Amino acid sequence: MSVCVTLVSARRAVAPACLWAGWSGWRKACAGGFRLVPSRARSGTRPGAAGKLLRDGEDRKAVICVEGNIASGKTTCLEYFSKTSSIEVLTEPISKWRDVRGHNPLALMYQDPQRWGITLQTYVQLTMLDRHLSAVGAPVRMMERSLFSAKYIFVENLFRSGKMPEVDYAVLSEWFDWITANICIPVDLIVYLQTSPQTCHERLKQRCREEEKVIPLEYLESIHQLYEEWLIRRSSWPVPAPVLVIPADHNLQRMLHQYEENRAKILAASL
Ligand SMILES: Nc1ncnc2c1ncn2[C@@H]1O[C@H](COP(=O)(O)OP(=O)(O)O)[C@@H](O)[C@H]1O
Ligand SMILES: O=c1ccn([C@H]2C[C@H](O)[C@@H](COP(=O)(O)O)O2)c(=O)[nH]1
Repeated sequence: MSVCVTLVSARRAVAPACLWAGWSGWRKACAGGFRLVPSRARSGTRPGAAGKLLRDGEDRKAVICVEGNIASGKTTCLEYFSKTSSIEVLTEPISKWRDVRGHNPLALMYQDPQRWGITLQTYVQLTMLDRHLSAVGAPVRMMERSLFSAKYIFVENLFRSGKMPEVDYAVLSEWFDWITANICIPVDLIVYLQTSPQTCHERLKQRCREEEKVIPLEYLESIHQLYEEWLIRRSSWPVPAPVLVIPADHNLQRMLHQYEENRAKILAASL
């Protein structure tokens, strides 16, 4: 059961008590899903986890985030590793971004980023947090992107390109800072599929997702620059885990070969 469901059902069951008991009551109500790591904890806990909310039992699971530009091949990579029994893959919740109670914030954002960028990115932040906190059965969790790239790449791109008002950026940043200060979001390895923006543009056209038909090459170039600044030059934002760079401009057969070659390095994240 995902933690989101746990929280909803816990709140439903004890809503009146929680309302009166405030934060500590809410924490107790959610004790089945979360545990609070004592701030004194030194061993057996992840670095930086002390004092933060941590999904029950998830601290022992390895977390690998597959990062890369739009249409760089992340889903294809996850599909390949989904056949490994020790790995459970979690794709981006894009179906939610295309349909939240009958609305399509992804399409709205591409139509009018100034107006709808905050709407999409607020929902991306929530759904990515849910992905990070959801329980998995396998010892290794392989995720498509992360809460971090949503903020450091996509929110940042909207803001830097002048398509997100400063107040929207400030509100999203406050949310992000609160989440990362209070909730443990462990990442053990980032697999960066490094492509040229041109390759992504070709693959994007081939995939032909309706909402993305308006994406010009320049947009992919901006996203590429932000990824390179973050994961290669390390000049923008903190990198939450070691980075394994896989050149990803090659054809599918060669990519699958590379994934196999890197299997041991990827699975080493769980040791
Ligand atoms: N190595 C590759 N060579 C050519 N096409 C690819 C390759 N990897 C993926 N594709 C195709 O490119 C498109 C985008 O791939 P996808 O895995 O969905 O990327 P992402 O999840 O990063 O957006 C899909 O149509 C997919 O079939
Ligand atoms: O924070 C985000 C994350 C993703 N998006 C957009 C970019 C693409 O149009 C889709 C994700 O597709 P991929 O093919 O998996 O890259 O969602 C965004 O706008 N903001």
